[in-house]
Amino acid sequence: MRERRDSADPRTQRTSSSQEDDLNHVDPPKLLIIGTQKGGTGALSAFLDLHPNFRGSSASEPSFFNKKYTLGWKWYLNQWAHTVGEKHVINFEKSPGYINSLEAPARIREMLGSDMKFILLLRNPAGRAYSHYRLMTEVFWKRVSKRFASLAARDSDCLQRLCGESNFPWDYNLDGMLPRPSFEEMLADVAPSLAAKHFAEGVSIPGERGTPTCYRRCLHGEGKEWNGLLLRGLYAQHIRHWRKYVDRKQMLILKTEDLYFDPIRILSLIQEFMKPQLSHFVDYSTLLMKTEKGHYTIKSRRDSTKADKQRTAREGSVDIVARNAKGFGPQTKAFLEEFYRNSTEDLYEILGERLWEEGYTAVYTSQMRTLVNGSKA
Ligand SMILES: Nc1ncnc2c1ncn2[C@@H]1O[C@H](COP(=O)(O)OS(=O)(=O)O)[C@@H](OP(=O)(O)O)[C@H]1O
Repeated sequence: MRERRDSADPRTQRTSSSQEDDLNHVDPPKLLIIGTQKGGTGALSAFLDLHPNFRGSSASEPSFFNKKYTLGWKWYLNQWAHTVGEKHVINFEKSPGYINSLEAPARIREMLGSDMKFILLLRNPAGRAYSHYRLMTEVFWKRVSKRFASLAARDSDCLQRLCGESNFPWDYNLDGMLPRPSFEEMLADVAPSLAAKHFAEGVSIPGERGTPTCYRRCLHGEGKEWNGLLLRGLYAQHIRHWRKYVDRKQMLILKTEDLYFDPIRILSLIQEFMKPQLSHFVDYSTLLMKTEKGHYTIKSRRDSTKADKQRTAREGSVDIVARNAKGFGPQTKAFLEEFYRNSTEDLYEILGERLWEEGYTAVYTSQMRTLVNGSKA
């Protein structure tokens, strides 16, 4: 079991010549977990960490090919400096933003070559969007508020342009937190006409009162149109873009809900997918146990670093099904269904089956088998 190290920024570090030598012996990753954000990528990477052949990166999400490219190749390789000298290991990383990055697939192909393997976890897009909303408004809201405050303090004209609102500033106290938008307001910001159709009352529709646009632009910046709360769930569009650079047999597409309820079989599929490069085949039933809620958690960890403990606690304390069910009402559900209808049909075209039709039962899709067996062109 390897030891996880904290991520280090190479710009603030001197690289000694022995470190340089070490980097020459680092194997680049052979497996990338490319998404989707809020799709259970953290749990999957924690499960792979238990396997004797897999070695994760130092940073929990390097996000090199989409966000940190300018840090350079050495910074990226340094993510696996701890694996130097180890035999039969497959370096991997998870960066859930890769799937919706326009640049990442071309960069990956150029820098990592054409024999890479990719895992894509897809979660019901409505549940994904809601989980993403909670991440933004609970975990990151302080950060967003601070960013907003510093922008406002520096240049209110610029902020006004950025937010694109003639009525800015609205009721906002520079010392405080931004008022949190509701889930529906965030959705309305992305698709105002659809929102006007579904949300009869109580939701601020951009163009009328307009404040949610500020939130979105402050969260994501301009010009990152694939990054939004709803747009990340347009899986078909993202997969089609990736397939310009990556052969379908290189990409294992799995369902988040299957990982949640039946990780032992999913991890077998992943091992099949990586088979030629593995020296061990692990029976995950010895490592994972079922919780009262029906999902699985890690029995025990031999190396319990602080980060690992925090992550295990997170994984053990959630219930994605309950959260999805109680997160939003029928109007919102109707909005989301309409928003994702075309994309879901397109995904069906690509995969040959509907991933979420059967609800949350843990059924393996023929698409997964096909990809693993490589029997379909
Ligand atoms: N074992 C397992 N299988 C599938 N899904 C799981 C599992 N464990 C956790 N989760 C749920 O995954 C959600 C977090 O996903 P990510 O780890 O990809 O998040 S992140 O993008 O790295 O922030 C997060 O969803 P929400 O709870 O709805 O926010 C977790 O509950």
